[in-house]
Amino acid sequence: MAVVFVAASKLPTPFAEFTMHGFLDEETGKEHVALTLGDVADGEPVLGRLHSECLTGDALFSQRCDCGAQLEAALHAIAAEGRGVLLYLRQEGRGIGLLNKIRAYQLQDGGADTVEANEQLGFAADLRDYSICKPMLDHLGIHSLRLMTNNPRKVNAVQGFGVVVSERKPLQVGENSHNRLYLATKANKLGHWLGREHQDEHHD
Ligand SMILES: Nc1nc2c(ncn2[C@@H]2O[C@H](COP(=O)(O)OP(=O)(O)OP(=O)(O)O)[C@@H](O)[C@H]2O)c(=O)[nH]1
Ligand SMILES: [Zn+2]
Repeated sequence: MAVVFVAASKLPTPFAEFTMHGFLDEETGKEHVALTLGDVADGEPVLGRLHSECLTGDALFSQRCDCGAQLEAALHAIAAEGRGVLLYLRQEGRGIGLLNKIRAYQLQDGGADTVEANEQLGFAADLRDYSICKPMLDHLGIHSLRLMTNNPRKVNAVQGFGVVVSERKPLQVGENSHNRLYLATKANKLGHWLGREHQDEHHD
């Protein structure tokens, strides 16, 4: 896997002052980022989030999805613990890219759900490849995660490349009138653990 570390710097945010580590995937040219807080290389399981890029949700306040709220909640939780990692992965639109995601949204505006829209465009429902995380986590000295996600495929992928998931922490935030159907489709068609029965009582 040709994902190489390039440089690190401080990244002050409203949540905490993180360290930002930049990586280059030499195969795809994609630039990925890891934010860390505290000593993540001490061998203890690390509170972590593998966050897939969503320009619309993370930066443009879109309410079509829950990504922005999840990003904020994850950084908040890491700051509250004083230790953790967030990998910001440039896999926009579950791997189909921004422009195809806009095409998919156009189909959804016409009645398709998130999975049907991808299929109508000739893509599988989820094209993400999480193996890029392994060299990033190795570089950071992280071998065990307390993973914040509602996505069973993400847990399987992490375990599949040899990083322990010592705990799975729900990240159910940001539901609104615009994304209710989207969230229901994720639960019904993509197998996400969403709904009251999956909520964590101690969730931040
Ligand atoms: N193709 C497509 N991608 C979308 C759509 N809505 C959000 N995304 C992308 O989906 C990715 C986020 O994935 P989600 O399925 O929402 O959540 P997840 O990361 O699998 O699971 P969590 O860890 O629980 O958040 C981001 O890359 C978004 O850009 C959509 O309608 N179509
Ligand atoms: Zn999103």
